[in-house]
Order: sequence, then structure tokens, then C-alpha cells
Amino acid sequence: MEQPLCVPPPLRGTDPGSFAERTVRERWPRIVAQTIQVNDFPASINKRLRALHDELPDGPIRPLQDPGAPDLRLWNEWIAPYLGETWASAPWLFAEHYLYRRILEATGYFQPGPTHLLDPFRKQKTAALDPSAEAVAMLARAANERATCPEQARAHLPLLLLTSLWGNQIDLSMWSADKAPRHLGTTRETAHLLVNETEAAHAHLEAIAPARVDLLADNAGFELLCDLVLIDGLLAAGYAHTVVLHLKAHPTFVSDALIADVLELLSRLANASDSAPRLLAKRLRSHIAAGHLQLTDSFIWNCPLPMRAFPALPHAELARSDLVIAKGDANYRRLVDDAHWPFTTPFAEVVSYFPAPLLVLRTLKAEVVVGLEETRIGEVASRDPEWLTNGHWGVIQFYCPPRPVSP
Ligand SMILES: O=P(O)(O)OC[C@@]1(O)O[C@H](CO)[C@@H](O)[C@@H]1O
Repeated sequence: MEQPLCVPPPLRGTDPGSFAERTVRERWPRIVAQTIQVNDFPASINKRLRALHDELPDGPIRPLQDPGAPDLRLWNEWIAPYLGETWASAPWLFAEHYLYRRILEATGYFQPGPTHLLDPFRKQKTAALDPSAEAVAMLARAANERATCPEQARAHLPLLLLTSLWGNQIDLSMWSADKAPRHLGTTRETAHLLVNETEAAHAHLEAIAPARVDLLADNAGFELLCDLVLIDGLLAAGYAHTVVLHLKAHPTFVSDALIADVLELLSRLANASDSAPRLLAKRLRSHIAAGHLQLTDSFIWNCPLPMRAFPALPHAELARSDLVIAKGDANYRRLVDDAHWPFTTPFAEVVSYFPAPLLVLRTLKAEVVVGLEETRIGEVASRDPEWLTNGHWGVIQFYCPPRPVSP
């Protein structure tokens, strides 16, 4: 009889000397202050944002005060277990999603008026593409070539996964876009992989083609372009007949992507001076029109729960996928309960609840990781003391649920 998995305690902002502690005490106040600086909000909103800033890190968790917001009931259910906790003592995964939802409460995102549905991170996200005009054209040219040659698209799958992975280094809650570390196109793009299960994922795609692939998006801007290039490649290769791109229902984690960010990116590509991005935009728009690329968003991707605790419906939806690709650090943390697992805990053991084949593409930006070899941990830790959080190291990990035994 298999022993039930015992999930370790979650990361918290009270973990002494941890990145979570630095985040709660230093990064989050800075993010709230920056939200005031980069916007031109009226005094009443800035007053609410400053009050939020002053709650961090030892203020109490409280119910949302956002009358009429579509997610109000859900959020107050999610908050209930942590009433009486502080920002620092609540689980970090919960507190971080709660922080971004409280920013929207303060700015009146769900309230009628001038800031209704106004993305407080719009300026940072828009700026994130500017420094990469040359890289955008290069990516588009390669994508356009693949679109005419399925064999090349299939052969390029490993490169497409690396491109999507290292696009995750650009994360505006951590760095401004022009300061993000860039491994793409250097020897670091494979040397800095702590786990590389590309081969198993590639074999899976060869076996199941043509498939339904679901991609859980992360950041807008350059990372989103890399994800769209991966999607374009999956369709060109014939690995996917349909790709469902899952986006956030509202702004969060500064740079996380909404449907609006996809549409804006396509519009910027379509108006590029270089013809290659224009051709890529035209093809992506035709994939959307034909239903081969489906853009969907859901409040579930803004929820503060570990994926293990997701309600039945999204689990059932993901179970229909032939491959779920989860991008980025926050999705990884959600997949592994944002818990203090020993780093050598087998990835398949931790995500055995997941209802579909799963591929994670993640640069490490938090002190949680599973599936590593002891020797690799020793090597990287001696070489780079910040390896868990500086975004310079990545994992490509693949899990395939055991096939149901036929009766
Ligand atoms: O999901 P992403 O964009 O790759 O990263 C999310 C993130 O910015 O938020 C947390 C720290 O505040 C970390 O998980 C990581 O730094």
C-alpha cells in the first residue's frame, strides 16, 4: 500500500534569512512604492497604496474590501484560513498572490471609474519589449523558416524549449527588462540547466502527435514572445493540432500576461519595421482565427492555492490535455506546493497528483526546487551561492502519469 505523500511546511516570510523573508520585508514594499511612482493615480488611490505599503510585513491578513468584485466571494474563502496571520507568517505563495490582489483593491481595478480594469503594471510591461527589437526580429525570422518546414520545426523543438525557458529570465518583479540576465544564444543556455528532460518530452510529443497542448503562461513581453514562438513551432511541426494558452484573469506579479498583453504583443509585431515580425504576427493571428491557438484566462490562475488544492473543474480541464507546459517560477512553486521539499525529492513523486503529462520550463527565482541530484546541488551551490534565486539557473522537467491499467 503506497504511503500518502507528506507535504512539508510551506515557505513563509518568517523563514529566517530566506529570500521569502527579503521579499516580504524589502521587495514587496518596493513593488508597492513603484506602483505609485510609475502611475499617475489620484491622491485617494495613492493613499490606499501607501496604507498597503505600511501594512507590510507584520500587518494582519484581512478580508478583501472590494464590493462587487467578481472574485470577492472566492477570495474571502481563500483568505479565511489565514485571518489572524500576518503578511510574513502566512504561506508565502498565498501572501504573494494576496498582495497583488490587494494592489488591485487599492487601485479600484474592479470598481467603476477611471481606473476600472486599468493595469497598474502596463508601463513596465510595455517597456519590457523595447530593448529586444533585434532579438524579436531574429526570433521571428527563425520562426518563419520553420513554418515552411515541419521537419525543421520538429528538429528545433529542443531549441524552442530553451528559448521559452530563458525568456523566463525577464521578470519585472525581479529586474528591469534591460538588466535581466540573458543566457539565450550562449553556452550557458544548456550549461545552466540543473535538470534537462527535453529528450523525454520530445519523445512524448513524437508519440502523441497531433496533440492538444496547454501552455500555462507566465510573463508578458519578451517571455510571451518566446512562448508564442514555441507555440508556432509546435503547430508547424505537427506536434500540436491545438494549443490552449492559459493567461491570468487580472494583473499580478507585475509582469504576468493577460489576454490583453497577447493582443498588444501581436499588434506590436504586426506594426514592426522589420517584415519578419509582421509575418509571424499574421501567422499567429491566423492560428487564432482557425482555433489552433486558443487564448483563455481564468481567475484560477490568480488564486493563492497550490495546484494540489485546485477545485475539480480546472483539474478536469487540464486532464483533457496531452501535454501541459508550465512556464516560470510562480507556476513551479504552485505545482510543488511552495513547500520545503528536500531538493532531491523526485519530481514525479511531488507532482503525481497532476492529471496530464507535464513539462515545466522554469528559471530558479525562489528557494524551492525538487528533482535535483545531490552532486549537482553541491556543484552549483559552491559555484553560485545565489543559484536558487538569481534566475541564472533553470530546469526542464517532465512528468507523465502512469497509463490507467485497462480492466
Ligand atoms: O513566475 P515568475 O515571473 O518566473 O517569477 C515569480 C517571482 O517574480 O515572484 C517570486 C518572488 O517574489 C518568485 O517566485 C519569482 O521571483
